[in-house]
This record gives sequence, C-alpha cells and structure tokens, in this order.
Amino acid sequence: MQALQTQSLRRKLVIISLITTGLTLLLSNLAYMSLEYYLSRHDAQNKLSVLGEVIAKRATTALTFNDYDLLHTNLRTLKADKNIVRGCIYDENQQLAADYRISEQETACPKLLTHLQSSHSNNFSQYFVIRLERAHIGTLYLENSRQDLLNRFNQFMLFSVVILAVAVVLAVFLANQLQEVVVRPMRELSNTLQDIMNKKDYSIRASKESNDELGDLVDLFNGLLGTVEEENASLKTSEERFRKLTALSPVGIFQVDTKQQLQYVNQRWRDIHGMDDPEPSLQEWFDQVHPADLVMVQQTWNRLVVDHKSIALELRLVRRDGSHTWIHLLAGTLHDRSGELLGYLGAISDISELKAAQIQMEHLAFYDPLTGLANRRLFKNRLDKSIKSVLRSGASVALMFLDMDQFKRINDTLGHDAGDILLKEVAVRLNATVRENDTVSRIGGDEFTILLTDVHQTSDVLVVAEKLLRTLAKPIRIKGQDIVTTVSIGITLTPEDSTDVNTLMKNADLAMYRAKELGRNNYQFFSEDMNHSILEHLALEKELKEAIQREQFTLMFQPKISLFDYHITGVETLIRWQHPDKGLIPPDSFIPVAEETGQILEIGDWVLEQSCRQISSLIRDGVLSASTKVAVNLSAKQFTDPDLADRIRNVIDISQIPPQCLELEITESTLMDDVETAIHIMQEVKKTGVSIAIDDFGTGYSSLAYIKRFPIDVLKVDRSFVMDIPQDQNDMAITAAVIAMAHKLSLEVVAEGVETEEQLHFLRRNNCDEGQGYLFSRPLSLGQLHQFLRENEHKRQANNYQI
Ligand SMILES: Nc1nc2c(ncn2[C@@H]2O[C@H](COP(=O)(O)O[C@H]3[C@@H](O)[C@H](n4cnc5c(=O)[nH]c(N)nc54)O[C@@H]3COP(=O)(O)O)[C@@H](O)[C@H]2O)c(=O)[nH]1
Repeated sequence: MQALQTQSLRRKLVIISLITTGLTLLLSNLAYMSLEYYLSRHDAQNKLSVLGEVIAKRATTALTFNDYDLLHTNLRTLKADKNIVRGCIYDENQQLAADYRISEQETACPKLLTHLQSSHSNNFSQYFVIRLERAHIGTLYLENSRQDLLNRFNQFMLFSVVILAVAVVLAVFLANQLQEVVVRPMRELSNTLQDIMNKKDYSIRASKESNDELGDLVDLFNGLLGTVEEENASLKTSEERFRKLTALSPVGIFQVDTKQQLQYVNQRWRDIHGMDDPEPSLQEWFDQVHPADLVMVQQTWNRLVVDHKSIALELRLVRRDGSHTWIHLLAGTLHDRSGELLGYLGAISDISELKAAQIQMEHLAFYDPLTGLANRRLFKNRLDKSIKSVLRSGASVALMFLDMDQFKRINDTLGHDAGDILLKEVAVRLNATVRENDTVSRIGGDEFTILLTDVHQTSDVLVVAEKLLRTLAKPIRIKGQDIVTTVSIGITLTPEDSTDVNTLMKNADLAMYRAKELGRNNYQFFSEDMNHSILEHLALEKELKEAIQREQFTLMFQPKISLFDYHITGVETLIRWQHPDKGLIPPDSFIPVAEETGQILEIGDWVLEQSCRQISSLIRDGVLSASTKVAVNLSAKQFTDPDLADRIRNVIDISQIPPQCLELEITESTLMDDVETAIHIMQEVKKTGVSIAIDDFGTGYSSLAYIKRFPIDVLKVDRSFVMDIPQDQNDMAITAAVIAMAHKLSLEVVAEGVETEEQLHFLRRNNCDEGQGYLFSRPLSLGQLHQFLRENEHKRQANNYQI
C-alpha cells in the first residue's frame, strides 16, 4: 500500500483493477474447483459402494459353495468400469478366493487379506463384508483410481488460467479506459491551474466535459476561480488605492519586515528625511535620529519589536543638509490573516512647524516676552521643585522679591518704550549677578523674583542682595539720560519661613513692602512681626477701599493768619476718616497706606474737589474774601501723576473757584526725590493758575540752588523748628534765616505749628508773613470755621484782636 501511494493515479487504477479482477477470479475458480472435486469424488465413492454391495451379494452363494469360477465371473463384471483398477474376494479365513485387475500393470491381490494395501496412493478403496444370513463368510475389496478425477481437475485448472489471463487483459484495458475518463479531466484541471499560476491570469476557466462528479468538481473549481478573481480584483483596487493614497499622502509611510529591513517607504517619507536612496535602510534611519533622542527612540522601537506594542513618539531628525526636523512617529505590528507577524507599519508626519509653535507657546506660557526671563508660573514651578529638593537634602533656598523704586515715574515721564528698555536692562543685570542655577523671573510690571538655590547660610543671601543693590544702582543710559534706578528687596527662606510656594511668595512680598517702608533701595528678611504689621496694612487697604466707595471721609479746615494784621489769608484742608467703628481716624494713620496702594489718587481727587467746593461756597456766601486761599495737601504719588494738571483744571471748572484761590502744598521731600522732574511738573501745574507751597520746609535737605529754580509761591517752615522757640537758639536762627532767604526769593513764608505768644512775637519780629497753629485755631469743621471766621472778623473790625 505504501508503494502504491507514490504511483501515478493511472497506475494506481490499473494495479487496483488487476488485483481486484485477479483475486476475484482466483478465489471463485478455487471455490468452484474444490466443489467440483468434492462432488466427483463423492459420486465415484457412491458408485463404488453400490457396485461393491451388488458384487458382495452375488458372491454370497459362490463363496458358500466354494464356486471360484463364479466368483471370478462376478469380479469380471468390474471391467465395465474403467476406474476400478482392482477387485479382491477373501473367504472367511481371509484367504484369497478370487481376484480381478484391470491390467497386468496393476498389483495383484495378495493371498491374505491382512497383506492387502492400496496399489497407488492416488487411488481410493473400499471393503465390503460378504454375509450369509448374519454370518461373516468373506470380504470384498474394491480399489478405484482417481486419475479420472485428476484429469478433470487439470482441465478445469487450465481453463481457469485462460479465463484469468483474459480477465487481466480485460482489466488492464478497462483500467486504462477508466483512467481516461477520470484522470484526464483532473489533468486538465491541473493544467488549467498551472496555466493560471504561470500567467497570473485568474480569468482562465477549466472546461467542463461531463455532468458527473468531475463536472461538479470543475464547476466548483471555476467557482473558486471566480471568487479568487474577484478577490484579486478587489485586492488590486485596494492596492491601487493604497498606492495612490501613499503617493499623495502628506504623511510619510514606511514598512519594516521582521528582519528589521525597510521594505517600503513612500515619497513623502523620503521628502521628510531628505533621502534619495532607492532602498534606504533602517540603520540609515536610526543614523538620522538626533543624538539627544536616540536612546529614547531605540527604547521605544524595542517596545514595538519585542513587546509588539504600538508606539507613538516625537523625535528630531538631523537631515543630510544638517537641518533639524521634528517628526511624530506612529507604528504598529503587521500580521497576516492567520496572525503571523509580517513586520511593522508606521507613519511619520513633519511637526516642525507645530513644534516651533508649541515651543513658542510654551515660551509664552513660561517666559516673560519682554525680558525673556521666567514668568510667574515657571518661577513658582521651580520654587516648588526646589522646596521638595531642599526637604530631601537639608539645604535652604532663598526667595527674593524685588520691586523697582520709582519705576512708574520713569515710565510716565520718559514713556513706555524707555520703561521697557529699563526693565530689560534690569533683567540682564539681575541674571548676570546670580549663578546659573538660580532663577530670575519677572512676575509682572516692575516686580522681579529670584530663586537662590543651594543656600548654606544666610550671609550667602545677604551677599547676593547687596551685590544686586550695587549692580542696579549703577546708572542706565536711556534716551540720552542717565537713569539711576534702585530696588527694594524682600527675602524669605525655605524651609525656615515656610515650605509652601504661595506663603513664600507672600512672605517675600511682605518683606519687600517693609524694605519700601524703610526708605527703599534696601533689603529686608521676612519675619513674623513683619507679617503681622503687613497684614494690618492689608486690612487697612481693604477698609480704605470701602471708605472710598462709601465716602467715609470728611474735611477739617485750619486757618492761616496774616501776622501783620491778623486777617485770615487762607485755610488748609485736612482730611479725616469717619470710620463707622473706630471713629475719627487722623490722616497719618491711613495716608501712607493710601499712598503705597495708589488709593491716594482717588482720595486726593475727593479732597481737592470737596475743598474747592466748600471754600467756594464760603466765598460766595461772603464769609471768606475772594482773595482767601484754600491750601490742599498733595502726596508724592498725586504730584507725580501725569494727569495732575488735568485733574486740577477739572476741579476748578466744577467748583467754579478762581484758580488763584487754590494753593497746593507739596512736601519738601516729595520735590527732592527727583528735582528735574519735580520742576517740570510744577511748571505744568503753575500753568493752571494755582499757587504752590513747599510744606514741612527744613526737613528735606533742600538745596538752596534748587529752591531758586522751583516755581513756587509759598514756603512753610516746618513745625519742628517753631515748636522749640524760644528755648532752642538754633531753631530760632534757622527759622529767621529761612524767612530771610524766602523773602530774598520773593516767597511768602508761613510758620507751621504756632502754639505760643513767644513764638508769634519771634515770627512777627522776623517778618514772617503768616502763621498757622493751635494759637490761632485747631483744625475746624465747616460749621466751626463759619463761626471762627465771623468772630475773627468782629475782633478785627473792633481793632481789639487778641490771640
Ligand atoms: N496728602 C494729604 N495729606 C494730608 C491731608 N490731610 C492731612 N494731611 C497730612 O496729614 C498729616 C497730619 O495731618 P493732621 O493730623 O491733620 O495734622 C495737621 C494739623 O492738625 C497739625 N497742626 C497744625 N497746627 C499745629 C500745632 O500748633 N501744633 C500741633 N501739634 N499740630 C498742629 O499739623 C498738620 C498739618 O501739617 P502740614 O500739612 O504740614 O501743614 C500732615 O502731614 C498733613 O499734611 C490730605 O488731604 N492729603
């Protein structure tokens, strides 16, 4: 059977036919021959039995009477049957009585029955008892030849062989015919298939020649070809679509096989890489990856190759021309239908522009566009990281909060572009002063923060702070002018002061406030006391905001008296805060805060407007003469407000007060901060028609050279010089000199804080023009002022003016 499997179908058919036919014939002939032999032998034995019985009966009488002739005659009847080759009759003594043999060649019957045996092995014999009545009187022996049977058998054998030979020939012929019927269509199918495979033409069909099972097979085969053709067509369409898509795709497509060879790349892929190689390799691709991204790319690629996980990554390529391209790469595994891994398919897109925009956006999100410094967000981020790091390392980090002194004034007077130049220069200087690991940021306006990392002792921070003050104090040349700018610095330390970012920022801010309060251009470390007082400050600021909204302020008026004839020359308006819970709050308690927060501008507007309104009504009512002046205090912030002149004009318009009735009191220290600017502002203010008085004169180290240039009208001698008259000779000398000097400059002189007769006499003796103080009157409400003015006028008219 094994050998059969390697044979052609045609041979198999022939062999199977031959074996089947041969075996069938052989078995049937054998069966038939056996049956025939058995029946013939049975017939011969029957015949021999019948013949033996007849001869034995006939021999009874002859043997009884010892008639041997009759016995021989009896036996000679056996001649009629050619197959009986011997016949022997024995008497009761087993002595041969008569015998017969068909020819002399046959063995003669032995004398004694006991010596009798078959003369030929092919013969068969039979014994018959010869009886008389019941007595055994003799024995008949007959021997029959089988030759006849064998002859018949041989003839049959010969016939069977002939039949078998004919059958085999017939079987071979039929098998050949059968193979033509079965194998030929199959061979045609096979040829058709071979043809299709050679030509790759799935439109070829096998021809159907019969309507049997083979015809069905051809139908099925053609049906299968139809399906294959359809699938092939759709595969071709989809391949064509894929080819077009990849050719037109704005995305670079690539395929890598399991041996890590680049199998396919589209044109866009080449364009992105700037590669012209007809067959670029994966190694060439890896060579193009930016060295800084290489490890990350290899690790990610291994994840795809080893773990078969899809990957997505952004990386830089260094193109052949040296330019950098940012790409986004997506890749995944590619399997066939059975799930077998074919390789990896991926897409890349050029995200350089996107990345540039992203980097720009990130820069905008984390950096100050003007100075390029870190912005508040990035600074807080780094501060947070530093806090975590110092908590681990045990070192310290210092946070500095810097606010430029007088930046607004520079911005307002020289313009915003000058302000920008100044900020940029400050940024450069700050950066140059600290170490590379430290972070400098601009968190808004003129506020900067610095993060000093790795601080081991407070003195380190101190050194940096002093260096910063020195560096920034050097003049900066802007628009042809040397600008000197200073900063106030607040410092807090982590983890000592706090480990919370927002608290640290607040601490440093508070410390910076304190530095400002202490006269600017200095640094202050944060402390809990400071925190407390600044919290109060903040609370006050909040309450002030409400006070402005609800107009909780009121004005007091303090008269100024002519020291020649004691008539009222003017009134100084002094603000009070009518607090709903705390009662009347004096200006010293809230004006500095309002000044710092800028709320003073709103409050100052209100004071100006109310002062002019109320005094103008007094003038209209005839209570005050039209030459009486109303003096309003201006804080430094109000004075440097670029809209000051407009505000004044506006108030004059609203209140209808003559401009010459309004006097602005500006402290000496305000003017001395920046003399040139102060002169410029005063000149602008003077254009409105109002007069200007220098308040608190003598406390601000004024240079006489400057005073000469100031366009002022009045000089108010500070109360501190007047109060010790006549006890303090120095004060008396200074006061006298100031009065004389002012008169030389054609300025009127007002002495503040006149409380005693001695002071009054001294001032009169030294020709001081006017006086103001408790000796004449304390600050009065509007009603009280009304009464005071009436009483004063009565006294004057009665010429009995007595203080
Ligand atoms: N920017 C503004 N500043 C204002 C305004 N109103 C007041 N102020 C300034 O507040 C400071 C304190 O003012 P006040 O508590 O009103 O004190 C004034 C007088 O009450 C006080 N004075 C006057 N005479 C005497 C005296 O004989 N003895 C004595 N002990 N004190 C006296 O002096 C203050 C007025 O001083 P001056 O302004 O220098 O003339 C004060 O600096 C005010 O300027 C405001 O609306 N805006």
